[in-house]
Amino acid sequence: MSQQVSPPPPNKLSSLITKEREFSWQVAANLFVSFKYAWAGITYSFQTQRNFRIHVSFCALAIALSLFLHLSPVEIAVIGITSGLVLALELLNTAIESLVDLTVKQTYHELAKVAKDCAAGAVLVSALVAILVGCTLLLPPLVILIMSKF
Ligand SMILES: Nc1ncnc2c1ncn2[C@@H]1O[C@H](COP(=O)(O)OP(=O)(O)OP(=O)(O)O)[C@@H](O)[C@H]1O
Repeated sequence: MSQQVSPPPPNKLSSLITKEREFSWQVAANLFVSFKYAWAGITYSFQTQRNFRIHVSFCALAIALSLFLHLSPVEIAVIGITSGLVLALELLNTAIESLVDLTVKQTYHELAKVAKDCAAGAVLVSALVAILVGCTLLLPPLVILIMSKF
């Protein structure tokens, strides 16, 4: 049986909206500062996560190959979107890992395991899709190019 959850009264909702960042240690002052923090997150992942470095290398290779092989704009866009999805999920995986470690520290917790395993699973699913897309779009013209050289 589903439980009925009533929405908060309007005055409570407005106080939530105005105070939503009250627990933040610091709030980015402007868009440029926001980009700076986003870049800091990307460089942190690159420096600390081996899987992120591997994915960046494969995504760069796939995009470079798609340009080199003169794929259609739609095909290049599909490879770009797929690559972006893998990298974005890898960044979210790092964020979830950090949050879990911050919460439970070095203690074992079944829910910490679920959170980390599911985040890693999301990356794996996106990587498998990226391999499928890469093989479908890149392999045929690559094989034709290699065969033409012999
Ligand atoms: N606090 C914890 N409680 C329970 N299980 C944990 C905990 N920390 C890690 N684990 C288990 O160990 C696994 C590896 O943890 P880790 O923090 O290295 O994540 P990871 O996803 O393997 O990292 P990476 O993406 O860098 O390879 C997790 O997927 C989870 O199953």
